[in-house]
Amino acid sequence: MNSDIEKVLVSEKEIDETIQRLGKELTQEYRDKNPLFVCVLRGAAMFMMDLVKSLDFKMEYDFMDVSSYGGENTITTGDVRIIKDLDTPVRDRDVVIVEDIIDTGYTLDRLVELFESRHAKSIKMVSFLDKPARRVKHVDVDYIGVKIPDEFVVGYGMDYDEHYRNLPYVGVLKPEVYTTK
Ligand SMILES: O=P(O)(O)OC[C@H]1O[C@H](OP(=O)(O)OP(=O)(O)O)[C@H](O)[C@@H]1O
Ligand SMILES: Nc1nc2[nH]cnc2c(=O)[nH]1
Repeated sequence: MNSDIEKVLVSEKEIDETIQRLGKELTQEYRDKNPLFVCVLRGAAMFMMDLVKSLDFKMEYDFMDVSSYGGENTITTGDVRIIKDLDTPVRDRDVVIVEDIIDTGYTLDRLVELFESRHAKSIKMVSFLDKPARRVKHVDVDYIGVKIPDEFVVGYGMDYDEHYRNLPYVGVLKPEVYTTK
């Protein structure tokens, strides 16, 4: 295990089992709909790639880069900026927004509003992690991987100051990592 990690919250095995379960649920709903999966960069990239490999039906995917956190700041501002937009039109498409984590809910709330304004046929959301304790905006996430307590997590795509995204599990950093930065 990485020496900066205090504890593992979601192991590789649990990640694998979660992907298989979500893949089955999504297949039931979307196998005949040619959905457009929208990956919210950068955190959701690893989850998205694992998730789509568990789906064996006609679908498309695209990427968007939005940001609500900057640098070492781990407090949300509620200001969600679009850094890179989709290349694929969403009009009349069944859209599935793929997130690594829902925390305050600002990001997903803003994206649903955006895709509604672009006349998507339907909009659903899948989030690998859910941190319900910090919710500010009420958002009905249709597919949830794992509920976690109110702790700042890294790994499996998620960063602290752009590091730790490559860890194959989700963990919590040792407190001294923050103080020695
Ligand atoms: O529910 P919210 O409070 O809006 O938080 C969730 C968002 O925060 C993180 O993104 P971040 O802005 O850290 O960018 P990143 O994915 O590039 O790391 C995460 O990937 C979600 O997109
Ligand atoms: N890396 C990371 N990004 C987040 N964005 C919202 N919550 C979190 C979290 O716990 N970890």
